[in-house]
Amino acid sequence: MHVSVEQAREMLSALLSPPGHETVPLQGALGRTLAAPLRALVSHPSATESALDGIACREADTLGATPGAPARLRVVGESRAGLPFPASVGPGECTRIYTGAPMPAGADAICPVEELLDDGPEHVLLRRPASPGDVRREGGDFRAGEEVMAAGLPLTAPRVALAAALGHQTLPVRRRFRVALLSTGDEVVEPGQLLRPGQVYDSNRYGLAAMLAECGCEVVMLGHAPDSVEALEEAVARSGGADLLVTSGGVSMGRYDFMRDLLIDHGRVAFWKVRMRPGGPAILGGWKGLPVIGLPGNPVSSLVVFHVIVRPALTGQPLQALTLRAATPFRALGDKAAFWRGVIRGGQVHDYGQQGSGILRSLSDADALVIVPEGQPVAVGDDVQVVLL
Ligand SMILES: Nc1nc2c(c(=O)[nH]1)N[C@H]1C(S)=C(S)[C@@H](COP(=O)(O)OP(=O)(O)OC[C@H]3O[C@@H](n4cnc5c(N)ncnc54)[C@H](O)[C@@H]3O)O[C@H]1N2
Ligand code: MOO
Repeated sequence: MHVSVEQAREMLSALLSPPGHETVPLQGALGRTLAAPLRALVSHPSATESALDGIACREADTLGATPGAPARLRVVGESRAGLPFPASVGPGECTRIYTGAPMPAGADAICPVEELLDDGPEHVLLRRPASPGDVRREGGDFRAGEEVMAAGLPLTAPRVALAAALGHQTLPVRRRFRVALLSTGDEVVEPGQLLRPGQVYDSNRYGLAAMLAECGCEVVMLGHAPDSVEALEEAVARSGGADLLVTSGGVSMGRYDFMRDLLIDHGRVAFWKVRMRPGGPAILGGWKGLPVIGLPGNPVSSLVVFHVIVRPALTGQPLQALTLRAATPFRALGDKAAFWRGVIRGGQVHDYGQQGSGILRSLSDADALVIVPEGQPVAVGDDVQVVLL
């Protein structure tokens, strides 16, 4: 029943039904996942155009121009964005042109206004040759019909902009997962209420809700349930229609760890315990057809398991690890992977120090989780894999 982090992720993905598709307007697309490839409906730029404000001319007429011996050209008109020059530029001629305006026929180079010695109404003097490099070619960004965005891409702000530039008004996206969220434990109290000794504010539910929102999920807040199988059954029964139930607390070895009992005695279990720390006691299973992942109650543990197992399964995006140099040693555990909190300074990663699963501020202060594989301690100067928080 003790699975690796990778197995846990795969088993959770396998329990989730494929989300299906829907269409959303561009404005509602941020954070969603593209469900089908997107082709360009137009080319961008839609015509060969100028990258600068200046004059458009034939490069050959300006070769050898210097401040002492400027090139002199006759101005025959102008080309503006949306209002192209209707005729052709001949030898010794130029048009005024503005950024994004189509290149007139006959012209192949641009000289920016800053390089004009004289900018008269009928003639201009160029202190240097005009440059073909300041011309943006038609389709230089993308061409009509080209497949530009792949299915499965998370829609970041630049990608929403790109989809709009491709000409799409609405986008096919994966349906959001509907995730019910429940925290458990007699000692768990809503923030804002009086806290008696031994009680703790419910940080997990709010942290997990925020993480679910980051994953683009629709969150069904089930609130908090006390430690009894009956209370849990009653709360879980309210998660109707959810794709997944995420709980925190009650999954370890204690007498009052009823989430564990609910799944083991009344539901079914896919795994109980992952070879990782923090977060080892996590449990995955089902209750009356509803997939359930029970995260440990310890505040750091619940959020770390979410980050490395639940998030990749819900978003379909693999865990993005990068390689950094270790500035301090990181200890290994014999039989499980460790995800130690690290601070990144000067391109290197340092041990945060306090690695207890109850030290929630460590997770807030840290920049990354440093992955230390089972039995492979990290020495100063070693390359390590880190996952940004
Ligand atoms: N004998 C053993 N004891 C424990 C083991 C073990 O293997 N043998 N595993 C430890 C590990 S590792 C973890 S992680 C915890 C997980 O325990 P539970 O999931 O059963 O969590 P609880 O006992 O319910 O709570 C643990 C801790 O977290 C606090 N908590 C719970 N819910 C919240 C919440 N919503 N917001 C903030 N804090 C919360 C709770 O008060 C406890 O302090 O078990 C170890 N024990
Ligand atoms: O996983 Mo527990 O998370 O080590 O405290």
